[in-house]
Amino acid sequence: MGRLVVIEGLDGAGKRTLTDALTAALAEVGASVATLAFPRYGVSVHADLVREALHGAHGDLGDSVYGMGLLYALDRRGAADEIRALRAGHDVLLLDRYVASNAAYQAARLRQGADSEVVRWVRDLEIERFGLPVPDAHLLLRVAPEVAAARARGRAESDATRARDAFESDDGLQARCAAVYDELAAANWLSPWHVVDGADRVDAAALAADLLGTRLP
Ligand SMILES: Nc1ncnc2c1ncn2[C@@H]1O[C@H](COP(=O)(O)OP(=O)(O)OP(=O)(O)O)[C@@H](O)[C@H]1O
Ligand SMILES: Cc1cn([C@H]2C[C@H](O)[C@@H](COP(=O)(O)O)O2)c(=O)[nH]c1=O
Repeated sequence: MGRLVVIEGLDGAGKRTLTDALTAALAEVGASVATLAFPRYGVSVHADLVREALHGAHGDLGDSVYGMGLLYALDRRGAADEIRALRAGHDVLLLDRYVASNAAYQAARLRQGADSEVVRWVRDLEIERFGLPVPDAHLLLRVAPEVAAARARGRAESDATRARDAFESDDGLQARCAAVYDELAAANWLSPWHVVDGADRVDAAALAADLLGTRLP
């Protein structure tokens, strides 16, 4: 069974960019790699409802922290068999966001920390009740919230399909979310966390070597 590795971080941190670079670097050294990104827009009705709510549709759905948290969780529940199959068939399965995104964002929305009722709710729902696979490791792509926001703004300006949503344009939420991510990483929530400095270009080849070797948990 391959390693299940999750990349987490703020909106605009560069998770997709790192996922692509790490996939190429792992393939370069002969590892078989599969990737999935959550939410699974265009694949899962729950993910599409999330996107629509983040852009103002569905009345007050977007205001409901637990309602939104449940939709993200149901998207992942629908992917559980695929995650297990991809993990079984590859050396590494890279996930761009996973259960920890739900913990970080919903806690930040409620102005709570990593040791909070909503974080326990996410774990109970997704891991205990839905039976989602527990990751082997998390990579927290850590960038200052202002840097992530500038990257997200730049992307929105150059790509009309990536207009910023309600979470991305809420600077206070992003700052609180960064703090919760730091706490989740410090607590090694669900599995070991490794903090990657995303301020500059990440050395994906070195990270791939770490992942395949013994230096990362
Ligand atoms: N290390 C970097 N330095 C400068 N710009 C970067 C870096 N990594 C990514 N970017 C740019 O920042 C923007 C956001 O990157 P990306 O889409 O990878 O972020 P993301 O974390 O996946 O975002 P989201 O969670 O909102 O989907 C893109 O325009 C990308 O080209
Ligand atoms: C998977 C997941 C995501 N979120 C948040 C994080 C982002 O602000 C939005 C959309 O994600 P994207 O990467 O920008 O497409 O949703 C969340 O709160 N809970 C989750 O489980």
